[in-house]
This record gives sequence, C-alpha cells and structure tokens, in this order.
Amino acid sequence: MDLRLDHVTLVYPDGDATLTAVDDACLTVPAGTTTALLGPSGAGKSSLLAVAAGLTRPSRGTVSIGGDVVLTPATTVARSTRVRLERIGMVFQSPQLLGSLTAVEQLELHAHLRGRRPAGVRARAMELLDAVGVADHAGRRPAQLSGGQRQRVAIARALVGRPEVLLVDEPTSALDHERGTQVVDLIIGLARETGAATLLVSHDASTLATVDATVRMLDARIEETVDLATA
Ligand SMILES: Nc1ncnc2c1ncn2[C@@H]1O[C@H](COP(=O)(O)OP(=O)(O)OP(=O)(O)O)[C@@H](O)[C@H]1O
Repeated sequence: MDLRLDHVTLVYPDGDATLTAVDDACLTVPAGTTTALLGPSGAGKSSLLAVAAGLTRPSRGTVSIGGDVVLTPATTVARSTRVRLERIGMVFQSPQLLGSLTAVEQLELHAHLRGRRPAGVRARAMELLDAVGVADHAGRRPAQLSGGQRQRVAIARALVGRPEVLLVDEPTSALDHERGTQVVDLIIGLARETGAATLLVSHDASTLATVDATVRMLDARIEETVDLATA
C-alpha cells in the first residue's frame, strides 16, 4: 500500500509565537519501495515522520495509506493509535528493546500487542530474525547482543505485525559505515519483500546508495525529490 502525505503542515506553539516544523509537505512512497528523507538538523525530518506515524496530529493536510485517509487535523488519539498499531511499523534511532526479553520474545510481544493470533507467531518471528541475520541469537537478551544486532532485532520487530508502512528514524547513527550500509540495504530488501512503503530518515547519505528515492528537507519544506531508480 502506498503512503501519501498531502499538504502536511505541522505548527508547534513557541512561546507567544508559533514555529512551523513542516510546511506544506507533499510526498508519496509507493508500496515496496524505500524513500530516504535527508536534510540538516532542525529541517523538520523527525516532525514529518511523527506526523506520518500518527504520533503528532498535523495542523493541516492529510496522511493516506493505500488510498484511505487515515490521519487528519481532526483525528483522535484513539484513532491514530489504532492506525499505528494496525498499519504502521516503526524503527527508532535507538532500538528500544525490553531488557528482560529475548530477541524472539521481543517480536512475540509486539505481535501480541498488535492483536495477532498466537498460532504461527513464533514461526513468523523466527523467519524475520533469520531474514535480518540474527536467528542464531533468538534466545539472547539485548545486553548479550551487539549494537548492530540490536538494531536488526528492532527492524524484525517492526515488521512482525506485517505493517503496510515502515517508518525508520536514523537507524544507522550508532553503527559504523559498513554496518550502517548493511542495515539500510536490509531495510530496502525487506520493504521489497513485504511490500511495506518505507520512509527512512538519515543524516548519512553515504549509506543510501540503493534507496529508491531521496527527498531533501530544508527549513520545514521538502526541497527536491530525486528518483535514484531513473536518475
Ligand atoms: N515538540 C516540539 N515543540 C516545539 N518545537 C519543536 C518540537 N519538536 C521539534 N521542534 C522544532 O521543530 C523544528 C524541526 O525539528 P525536527 O526535530 O523535526 O528536525 P530534524 O530535521 O529531525 O532535526 P535532527 O536531524 O536534528 O533530528 C526545529 O526547529 C525544532 O526545534
């Protein structure tokens, strides 16, 4: 399913004034493809991702998944939480794993919270851990994994609910260049396999050689879209 942002604006209160963090952003991420969102610090990338995730209500504009308008300025918190649980997977800058759970249990808990039936969840979790290259560590807790392995578990966890949209914030910031490139390539491959429309915020353009498209933000506005597939 495609992810589409139409004329999304996000305005924060700023003392007596306001601050426009996202200004009239229009963007489509086709199903199964990965778009990288680049731009300097403060450009509005995380704010745009927060709107797409239903974590922050847009001040204007809409977010659609597969042609359904799912988030608007009038969307309730209960509704945006439901959209996030049912249709969106997220990977944060730090993996945010639960210290007491093993890798496979992190995925099982997530599937449970997303209302998946228990039958088949363990098999699906193992399949995803295998796809991200950490199946051998399924029984380990986060403290027994490297930073890159933890990030891979977080990616597998984001996909266990079979989300239509995958939103990824700076997945490589804690990794060296080689591992960062591996993680980005992994996300791109999984997006293709699962059909998830994937939007990935990154500071590091050097890890993004294989993304399908790149969007740059500057001063709250989307500056340009470069379609690397046809460039
Ligand atoms: N909760 C908030 N309340 C008020 N202003 C905010 C809030 N969150 C972000 N901002 C402001 O909105 C603007 C965009 O911030 P945002 O975090 O989206 O940028 P970014 O491009 O993700 O930056 P970075 O790369 O440093 O994470 C900045 O001027 C920031 O100070």
